[in-house]
Amino acid sequence: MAISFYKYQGTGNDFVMVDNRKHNFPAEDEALVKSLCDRRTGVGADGLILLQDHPDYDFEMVYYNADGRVGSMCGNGGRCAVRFARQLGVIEDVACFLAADGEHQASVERDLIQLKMNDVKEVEQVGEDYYLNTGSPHYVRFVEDVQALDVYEEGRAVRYNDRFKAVGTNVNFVQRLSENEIYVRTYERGVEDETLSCGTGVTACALVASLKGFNSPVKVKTLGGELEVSFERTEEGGFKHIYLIGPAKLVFTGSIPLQS
Ligand SMILES: N[C@H](CCC[C@H](N)C(=O)O)C(=O)O
Repeated sequence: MAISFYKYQGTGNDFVMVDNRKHNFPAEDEALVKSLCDRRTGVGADGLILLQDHPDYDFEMVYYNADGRVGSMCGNGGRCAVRFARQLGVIEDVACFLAADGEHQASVERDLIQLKMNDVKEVEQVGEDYYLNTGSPHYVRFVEDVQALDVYEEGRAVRYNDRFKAVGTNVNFVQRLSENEIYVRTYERGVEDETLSCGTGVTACALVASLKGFNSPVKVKTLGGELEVSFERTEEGGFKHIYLIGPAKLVFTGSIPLQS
């Protein structure tokens, strides 16, 4: 037996996408998901996404980290899932879909996908750093020179500290580039390495930038390309009407032989 897959990427965060509307993908097989994401012995990806039918939504996105475990929300993956749904003919230019953190609306405009993220109620300050959940948990630290940083080492120091070692966290390092632009590098939980970009991380960093005086929209550079985040602040210290805007592209398609 074989399963068709599609490889997508959004600002360099890459995903194996599978049309699982017929429920023929053995998603409970953690080792299979992990091996497909392996960059030497598999397709190679930061995560795997199943697109499934849902009675109340255009589709459901089920996200797995590269380690094979079912994950939380993925912002770059969400944009890729919208592009994939459009290619499959599941949607046209707008979508309302379900992900791990609930409902998301999205629209497609040429190369760009605008993805609505869930409201953020609070941002915790941790010393000079910040911790918030934008669908996935994100630790945010502003630094002077993000290019010079060893993101792997510094990221792991936070990821495996006493607070986070059991549940994990993504760790973002941010440099201010100008009054409306930041540069973000992210150590991703579940990949356990730096990725080229992380959508929920970029969103988290833009919201923290707002606390530091930035206005919406915030432009964000990553190793894998550029994104934009727009938002409104709430009177209670949170954020609403949060949109992550950026590209999502099909890279190639293929077929996976499955041992029966
Ligand atoms: N790459 C994703 C984040 C995946 C979240 C995952 N790494 C975790 O929190 O376990 C993004 O674009 O938002």
